[in-house]
Amino acid sequence: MGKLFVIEGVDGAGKNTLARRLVSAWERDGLTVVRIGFPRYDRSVHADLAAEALHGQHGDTAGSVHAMALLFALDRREAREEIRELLSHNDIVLLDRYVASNAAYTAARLEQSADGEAVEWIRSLEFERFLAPIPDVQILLDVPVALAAERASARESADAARTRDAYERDGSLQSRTSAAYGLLADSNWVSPWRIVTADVDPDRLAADLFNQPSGVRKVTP
Ligand SMILES: Nc1ncnc2c1ncn2[C@@H]1O[C@H](COP(=O)(O)OP(=O)(O)OP(=O)(O)O)[C@@H](O)[C@H]1O
Ligand SMILES: Cc1cn([C@H]2C[C@H](O)[C@@H](COP(=O)(O)O)O2)c(=O)[nH]c1=O
Repeated sequence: MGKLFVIEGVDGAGKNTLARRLVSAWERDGLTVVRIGFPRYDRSVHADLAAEALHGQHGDTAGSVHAMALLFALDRREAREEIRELLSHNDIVLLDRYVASNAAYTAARLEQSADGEAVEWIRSLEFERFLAPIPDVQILLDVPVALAAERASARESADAARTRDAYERDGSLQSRTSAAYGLLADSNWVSPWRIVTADVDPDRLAADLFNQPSGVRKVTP
């Protein structure tokens, strides 16, 4: 059975970049790795609807915190069997965003703490009801919110297809999301977390993660 790793962090933190570097390091060591990014744009109607809503379509959908969280959760529900199948045939499955994204952004939008009702709602919806596979390790890429925002802005200027969505344009939401992530990581929410900073060495992180023994996975708060 392969290991399930997740990278989390605010918009523009560098998750995608770190994910690519980790995959290269593991592949160099001869491991089989599959990477999936959530939301699964162009593969899941729920992911596409969520993106469209965050760019102003579908009436007041984006205004509903719970409707948005349900769209993201349904995308993952559709993917759960694929993830299990991939874990049975590969050494590592690496996810760029997963359930904790929903927990952190939902809590932040509702201005709740990470031990509040919203995070518990997401945990029970996604892990207990939708049976999303539980990660072996969740990695928080903890970069200053201002740096992440700068990167998201620069990316928008360089690539017309990457216009910032409603969450990315909301600096206060990004700050609250960063705080929520910090609390989720500190409490090892659902499974063990590892916090890394922008200057992390991807080769070393890749080796540490693969060699870390699988812990006991908990689904209770
Ligand atoms: N370590 C780094 N040093 C310099 N620039 C970086 C670094 N990591 C990422 N970037 C740049 O920052 C921008 C955002 O990075 P990336 O797309 O990896 O972030 P992300 O966390 O996946 O973003 P999002 O969640 O918004 O999709 C990109 O233009 C990327 O090239
Ligand atoms: C998976 C997921 C994402 N979000 C948020 C995080 C981002 O601001 C947007 C879109 O994601 P992207 O990485 O910028 O493409 O949606 C969320 O709130 N809940 C989730 O489960």
